[in-house]
This record gives sequence, C-alpha cells and structure tokens, in this order.
Amino acid sequence: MQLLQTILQDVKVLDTKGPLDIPVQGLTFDSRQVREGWVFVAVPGVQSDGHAFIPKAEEAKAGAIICEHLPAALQQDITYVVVQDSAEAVGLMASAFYGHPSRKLQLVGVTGTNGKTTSVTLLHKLFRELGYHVGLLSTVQNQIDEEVIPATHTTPDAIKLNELLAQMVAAGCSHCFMEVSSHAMVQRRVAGIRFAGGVFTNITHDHLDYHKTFDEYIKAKKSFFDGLPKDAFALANADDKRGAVMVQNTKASIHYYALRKAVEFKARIIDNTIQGLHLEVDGQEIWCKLIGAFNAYNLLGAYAVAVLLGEDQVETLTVLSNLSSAAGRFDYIVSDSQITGIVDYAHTPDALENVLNTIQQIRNPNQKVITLVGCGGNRDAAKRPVMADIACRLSDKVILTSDNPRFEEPQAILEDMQKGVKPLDFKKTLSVLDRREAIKTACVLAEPNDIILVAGKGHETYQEVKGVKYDFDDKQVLREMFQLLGK
Ligand SMILES: CC(=O)N[C@H]1[C@@H](OP(=O)(O)OP(=O)(O)OC[C@H]2O[C@@H](n3ccc(=O)[nH]c3=O)[C@H](O)[C@@H]2O)O[C@H](CO)[C@@H](O)[C@@H]1O[C@H](C)C(=O)N[C@@H](C)C(=O)N[C@H](CCC(=O)O)C(=O)O
Ligand SMILES: Nc1ncnc2c1ncn2[C@@H]1O[C@H](COP(=O)(O)OP(=O)(O)OP(=O)(O)O)[C@@H](O)[C@H]1O
Ligand SMILES: N[C@H](CCC[C@H](N)C(=O)O)C(=O)O
Ligand SMILES: [Mg+2]
Repeated sequence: MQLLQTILQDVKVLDTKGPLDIPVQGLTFDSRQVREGWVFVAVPGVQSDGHAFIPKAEEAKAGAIICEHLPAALQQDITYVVVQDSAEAVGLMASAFYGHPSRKLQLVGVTGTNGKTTSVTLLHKLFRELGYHVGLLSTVQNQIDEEVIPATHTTPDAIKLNELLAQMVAAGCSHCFMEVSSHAMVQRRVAGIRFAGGVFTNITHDHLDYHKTFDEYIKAKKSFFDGLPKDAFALANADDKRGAVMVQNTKASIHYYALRKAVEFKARIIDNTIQGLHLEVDGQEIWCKLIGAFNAYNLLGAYAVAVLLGEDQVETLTVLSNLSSAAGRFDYIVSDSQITGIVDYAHTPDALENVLNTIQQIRNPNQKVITLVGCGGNRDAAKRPVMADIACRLSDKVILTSDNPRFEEPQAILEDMQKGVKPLDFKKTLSVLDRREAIKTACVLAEPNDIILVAGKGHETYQEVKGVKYDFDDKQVLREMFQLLGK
C-alpha cells in the first residue's frame, strides 16, 4: 500500500499537521465516499466548497485531509496537509496512487468545441484494426478494447480517469484516446497526466455559461497544449482561426492539418454525398463511409495522429476508409416512404450549421428539410437564438422543442430560441414543447423523400428534467412515429 508522503511527492505542500508516513486506503474528493483511513481532498466547486465537508470526512474517520486552508479545530488522529491548489493536488495524487498509468501507454488527448467524440472514436477503431489493445474515454462511452464502461462525463474526474487508465494498462493497452473538455482543463482533471500527443479540432461558441467569456474558453483549451511535454506532439487544425494560437506556447513539437492550407497533413474533398466522402489525403484517394465535410477534418486528424505515432500511411488510410462514425453522429434511418430521418448530436451553432450545410449539399432540390432542435437548460443561453436562426436559414420547416431542460423552465428556453427567429421565418417555424410530440409533428409534416433532422441529443437515451433522466431515444421515437403514421 502507498504512503501519504509518496502520493504527495509532486504536490506543492504549504503546511502539514501530523505524520505523512501513513498508509493511504483510498482517495476521494467527495466526503460521502470517505471510509476509514482514506484521504479526503477538499476542493472548491461551483455549487459548494469541499472545505465545508471536512467535518463529514472527519466523522467518517478519514486518515488525512488535504485542503487549501485548515479548519478551525483539528482532530488528533488525522493528518492535515495544506496545499496551494487542491484541484491540482487531486490529479497529482491520483496519478501517483494508481502508479502513474498515463506514463505506461501512449495517451492522446483531443480538445476543441466539435469533433472530439468522432475523432477519438475513429482513433480507437483505427488502432484496434491495426492490431493494438486500445482504451477510449469519450462522451458516449469509455472502452477497454471492446469492453464498454459507461461514461458520466466527457472527461472523467482525475481519480476516475487514473483508475480507468490503470485498468487499461492492466489489460495490456498500448494506446488510449481521450476527449479533453474545457471543463476538465479548468477543473484540473488531467493534472499529472502525461500525454504523448494533443489534438485541437476547432473552437466556436459554446459553454459560455461556465467560462463566461470566449477568451476564457480559448484559454482553457490552450492550457492543454501549454502543459504538453517536449517529447509529445501538438497537432492543430490550421483552417481554424485559433489553430496557431492554441499551440503558440507549447513545448511539444507542432504539426498542422488542414483542408484549405498547404500544411504538413492536408486533404481535399473530391466528392461529398449521402454515400460518404471521396477524399484525397496526402496525395492518395480514399472513399470513406462518414458523411459531411466536417468529417473530412476528423478523418484527416485521425490519420495525422496515426502517422505521428509511427503508423504506416497506406495501411492507416485503408483502415480509415472502412470505419463508420460514432453513435448519434449523422446517424440515419429511412422510412418506407423514403423519408430520411437523421439523428445528430449537433448542439452548438457551429455543429448545427455544419450538419445542415451538409444536408443542403447532399439533398436533391425536391427534398424538403425539416429541422427539429432544442437547447439544453443550465447551459450557455447565448446560443439559443443563434441556433434557432441557423435552423431557419438552412431548413424549409423548423420545429423548436426541448432538449434536457434540466432545472430551467422548458417554455423559457423555447422563448429564448424564438427570439432568434426572423419575422420572415415565422411562417416556417413551429414550437412544440414535448420532444415526442415534436418528432411526431415532423413526421406528420414530412412527405415522401423529405429529410428530417433531429438535432441535439445524438446518442443520448434520456431527457433530463429537474434532476431526473427519463428514457428518451431520438432514433427510436423517430422509428416509432414513422410506423405509427404509416410513413
Ligand atoms: C460544472 C461542473 O463541471 N461541475 C463539476 C464539478 O461539480 P461542482 O463544482 O458543482 O461540485 P460541488 O457540488 O460544488 O462540490 C464541490 C466539492 O465538494 C464535494 N462534496 C460535495 C457534496 C458533499 O456532500 N460532499 C463533498 O465532499 C464535491 O465532491 C466537490 O469536490 O465537479 C464534479 C466532480 O468532479 C463534477 O461531477 C461536476 O460535473 C457536473 C455534474 C457537470 O455536469 N459537468 C459538465 C458541465 C461537464 O463537466 N461537462 C464536460 C463536457 C462539456 C462538453 O464539452 O460538452 C465534461 O467533461 O463532461
Ligand atoms: N470537425 C468538426 N467540425 C465541426 N463540427 C463537427 C465536427 N465533427 C463533428 N461535428 C458536429 O458536431 C457534433 C458533435 O460532434 P462530436 O460529438 O464528435 O463532438 P464533441 O467535440 O465530442 O462534442 P461534445 O463536447 O458535446 O462531447 C456532431 O454531431 C456533428 O454535427
Ligand atoms: N456535453 C454537453 C452535451 C450537451 C447535449 C445537449 N443535448 C444538452 O443537453 O444541452 C453538455 O453537457 O453541455
Ligand atoms: Mg464529446
């Protein structure tokens, strides 16, 4: 068993009260999980401050308490350690507690507003096909080879993260591909993690509820590259306005990929149809099953990562051309009367615009596009009118509805969205609060050959209302409605 002083090795300690050579039975930042002999780290949060739960941890017989300031009264048989930054300390301690698993495999992190899940999923599938044992940490699910471990966050907390990495190492994984969210950067979930490489996909408006300003959001993403070590690679999308800024202060070796610029890794779209993408990548032509111009970026990024990790270029492209996308990313079903129902996780203005542009490019002029979209509660409210406007601009009919209202009033979210609808578009817009009814309405309105886009929830199988997750699966409801209506 590890000693407290061992797992504190990399942590900036300001003060200690009590012995440090005590065994650590477990590590947590949640007082409700503390057991006898465990280490409790008090972390300031958004809702509350972990320091307020120190008495609970003491009651549960914690062996040590790590905090940024000492409580007024100290318990005799507990060690107290004051650190400068307890969120960072959790990461550093978790890495040591689990035996530094990130140093034992090639870990690549992907950050950016859109394309993270798609990119890491492609990479996981690619490296599996290339014959490796591979881990995956994504919004949709975590995986060790084909074994699925449910995910609660895009990036797990530092303790869960190291625990999962340690499981991957134990299972013989040589690689792991993970999403690094901006929340994870701010909350230091990847402190102490060693990356072999980092990828930047793009950055657009999102999560301003949390980061407050776009500058802060950029800073959060950039801090990932600032922290990469010298022997890692930093791969950035050069077509994104912020691509160069992201990697400007990194110690890692800098590489770029782009569709519109002559950089190290480049691709060109030859054709973009409902059957997939025909691309030229580094001078080689390939056909891919993924649909939409934005997926050319995801494919090119995955290719570049593989090459930077030393894989053969031709073999990589051959495997990539056979891969399908992640669940809920341009997922579609076709009804008996040839109505195409597309389910996509587009929940940002940029993603919605990309998906709708793709649909506009691949549809024929007789097919109407009906878009159903909502915006999440307790999330960035500024995107609501913008997404409604984009939907109107790029669709023939729009149905505004609910998407995880959480603790907000669904009707109020809808009204925020309605503010973005221009007077000229009033006629083509409907608001149907209940998502099931909204999908039904879209199916009623659709005529043979039309296209319905159900945006925002993708792979999610629930609708979250006031803390309760009710079963809800866009694709299944679409299928049900097609059947019910005989479409
Ligand atoms: C806004 C946000 O990110 N919140 C995360 C944060 O919670 P918090 O700051 O509110 O924590 P808190 O409730 O104030 O508690 C503060 C501290 O007291 C502790 N505590 C609390 C209660 C108690 O009884 N005892 C106790 O010790 C808590 O464990 C915590 O350490 O820290 C928690 C523990 O790690 C996270 O689970 C929680 O994620 C919430 C559930 C969440 O929804 N996060 C989303 C926004 C998120 O992280 N999303 C990104 C992806 C976004 C994207 O790119 O799409 C992600 O990586 O998943
Ligand atoms: N490279 C890309 N550029 C722009 N849009 C993209 C890109 N890749 C995917 N998208 C769009 O964004 C949506 C989300 O994609 P994906 O799940 O891969 O991103 P993500 O970064 O993991 O998102 P999240 O932060 O919500 O987990 C997709 O459904 C698609 O509509
Ligand atoms: N990872 C994102 C997912 C948003 C998906 C959308 N369906 C919503 O609920 O807003 C978040 O938690 O902000
Ligand atoms: Mg994701």
